[in-house]
Order: sequence, then structure tokens, then C-alpha cells
Amino acid sequence: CGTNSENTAGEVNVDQATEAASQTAEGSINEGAAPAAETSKEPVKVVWWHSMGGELGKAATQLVTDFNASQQDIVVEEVYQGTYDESLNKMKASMDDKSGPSLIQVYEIGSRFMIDSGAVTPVQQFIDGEGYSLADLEPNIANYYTFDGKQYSMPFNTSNPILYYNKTLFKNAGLDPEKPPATFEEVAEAAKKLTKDGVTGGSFAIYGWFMEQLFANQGADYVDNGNGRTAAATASLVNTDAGVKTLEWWKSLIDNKTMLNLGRKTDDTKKAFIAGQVAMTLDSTASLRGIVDGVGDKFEVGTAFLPKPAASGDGGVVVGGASLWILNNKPEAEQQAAWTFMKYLAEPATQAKWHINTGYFPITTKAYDEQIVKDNLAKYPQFQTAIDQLHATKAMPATQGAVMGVFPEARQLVETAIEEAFSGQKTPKAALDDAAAAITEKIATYNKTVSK
Ligand SMILES: O=P(O)(O)OC[C@H](O)CO
Repeated sequence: CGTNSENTAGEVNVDQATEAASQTAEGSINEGAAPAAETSKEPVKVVWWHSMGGELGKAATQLVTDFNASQQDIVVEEVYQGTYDESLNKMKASMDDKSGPSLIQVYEIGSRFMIDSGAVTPVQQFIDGEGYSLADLEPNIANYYTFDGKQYSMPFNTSNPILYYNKTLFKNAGLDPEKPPATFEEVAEAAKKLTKDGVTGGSFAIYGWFMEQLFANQGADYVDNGNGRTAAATASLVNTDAGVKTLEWWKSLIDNKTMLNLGRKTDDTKKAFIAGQVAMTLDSTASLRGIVDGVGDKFEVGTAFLPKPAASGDGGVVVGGASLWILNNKPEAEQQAAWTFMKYLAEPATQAKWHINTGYFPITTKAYDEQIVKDNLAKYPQFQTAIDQLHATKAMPATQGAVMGVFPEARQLVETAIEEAFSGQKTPKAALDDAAAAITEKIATYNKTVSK
């Protein structure tokens, strides 16, 4: 499999892929693994493909630099491969030869595809091989990344979406800045009051991830078969009540002009929020550091849990972000070195640093004992929201997160449905019915390929 992506070839940046391939320095690894290993002091090279750009990229580079300086046996070379989508597509294109990396960061929704690809060495092998303890892993994170009772990848950057709001604009609108809206209804009311003097109540990017999370927050599954956790999913549930309710609410805010439609990119909604053009936005906790720094002292940034309909049941958020995967077409010594680097990234001190410089919450509970985390939380209480939201989440299939091999494609189909509803081309229900049918068809094709 791995041929199910429609845009694989088109999005591959051949230069970067080739450059990355030349960086794998396979020759030197083979030499290192050969019997002459004792006489050769050549470090093992690990090529890491990631999708951390901008401020996140700088924070990732710092971790690599620190790791390389901490020992002499391994040299990690990081290659920024564009967005999660772009990087995964490049990896798919590299699967037939050895031009891919040793280690790749893949967003959470790519997990099932990675497992089914047969291209990875499950990290469970390394975990079992040396009795590595996962006892301190955040339970929700362990839950998300456990498939068929096994761990295939190592979580690295974990996030959830939160509501960002401008406390100053809340005050100006006569709203209590310490009482952010918690429900869809309250968001609508606040947006109405906030829309004045050139400011619009809010703007949420047309991002499938938000729809996925708004389902979980209502305790609703996104696909059948226990969200694809008890057996392979066979049908999309995006057109069920939770989806229709969400899209009707979102569209009503666009229609009454208390919410701006700025398209699919969170970069654009983030900019509008930082500029004070919109008073509320949804974004990943990974944007927290950038937003807080970008706003500076222009206004006070508030953060709150993701909203849900007043009448919905228990739920919570799904662990977002990405994990790290070891490719199995590289020499053993290189895979082992990749594992060593992964363990370094998972250490409490590394996760603490990563957390305060980004907003991703630590994968290990031990990181909260680090002084820099305590100091950061005292200085920027906003960092607490995502942590609280994670811990307030009820464990259930909806919040464990949906699983399907075609999730990246499904996400895009949902984004198209949202656009169709906003433009009035289709009603929210009709747009979601069509998306569900298209996703279900893709799932069927995928399942046939995988079971072959
Ligand atoms: O932007 P991130 O890294 O928080 O990831 C968000 C989503 O989980 C990606 O699928």
C-alpha cells in the first residue's frame, strides 16, 4: 500500500529528497556496522525528517544541537520537509528506494498508514529489547499511540486545540475576560458582542483537525468500529449529529458576519488574532509560544478549553501533534542510533525545554517536576490550559482518537465540505453526507489493499 495518496508525486520536492538521501551517508553507516567497527570512530548518521517550521523549527534545531553535543557516537542531521502532509508524501515517494530518512516525524493521523505501510520498525521492539520503561508517559498519549496493544512510534510533540481570546477586546465589549465562552452558544453570543469597531468576533481556520476535535469534545466517534480501535474502520461518521450541529453553528456565525472565514490556514487566523482584527481563534497549543510572543504587550492573551454544544455529553480532546517513526530499510546500527535519539527527545529535561519553547505539552509527566516548567507556568499561565484540558479529558473511544489509513485524505474531504457549506453550495448536512460517502469509499479501497 502507500499508493492511496492522490497527490504523492505532485508534492514531492525532488531536490530535497535527493539531498536528504545523500545525507543518509549510508556508506559510512555500513562501514560502521562492518567488522572493522572497533577501528573506525565514525559516528553513525541519523537523518531526521520533520515538519517543524518557523519558531518550532528553531526549537527543534536546538534539541538536535544539544543532542549532538552531548555524545560522540551519533550525529543527527535534521531536514525540514515542509508540512506534515508534504513530508509524508515525500516519504511515500521514497519507499521504493532508500532515499528516505532514518527517522520521520508523522502527524498523529498518519499513524495507521505508517503501521500498514510495512516500512517501519515498531519501537516496541526497542522497548522490549532493553526493558525501556514507559511508566511516565502521559496516559492519554500512551492511549493514543497504542495500536493492537503495541507501540509503533514514539510520541514527540503532542498538542491539543484551544480557544485563544483577546482579553482586552473582551473587556471593551463588556464581557468578563476571566469567563471565556465554553459552549457553542456562548461563543455565538460573545462573537456578536465583540463584533464592532472594525473587529470581528472570531475566525477559525477551515481545518479538519478542529472538526475531529469538536467531535471528540462531544463524546462522538468519527468512524465506526469503536473509532477504528476495536477493528478497522469501515465507515465515516462525519455526517452524524455531532458534525451537523458543529457545521451549522460555525456556518451561522459566518453568515451573520460575527466570524470571519479566512480559509484553511491557521497561519492566517493566527495573524489576524495577533493583529487584534479578530477577538477569538482556535489553534494548536503548539502556537502558544508564538502567539504570546507575537502579541507582546499589545493585549492580554486568554486561553480556554475547546467549546462544545451546551447539551452535549462527556468528552474531551484527542492527543494531536506527531510521533517519530524508525524506517526499517536502514542498517541496524542506524536504526539503533535513531532509537537512542528518540529516547533523548523523550527525556523529562528535553521535553521540558521543548514544552516551554513551543506550547506542546510534555509527553512525560516527569517533565512537570523540572524547574523551567514551573517557572514558565508561573510566568505564562496560558500554558496550563492545554495541560488541564488534556487531564480533564474522559477516556473513551471518542477521545482516544479515530483511526483510519486514509485519514489525511479524509481530513481534506472534510475541509472541502466545510467550504461547500460556507459558500452555500450545499447545506451543512448535504456537504457532510457527501464527504462521509467519499471517505467511506476511500476506506473500503484502502482496506482491500491492506488485507491483500
Ligand atoms: O500543529 P500540531 O503539531 O499541533 O498538530 C495538529 C494536528 O494534530 C496535526 O494532525
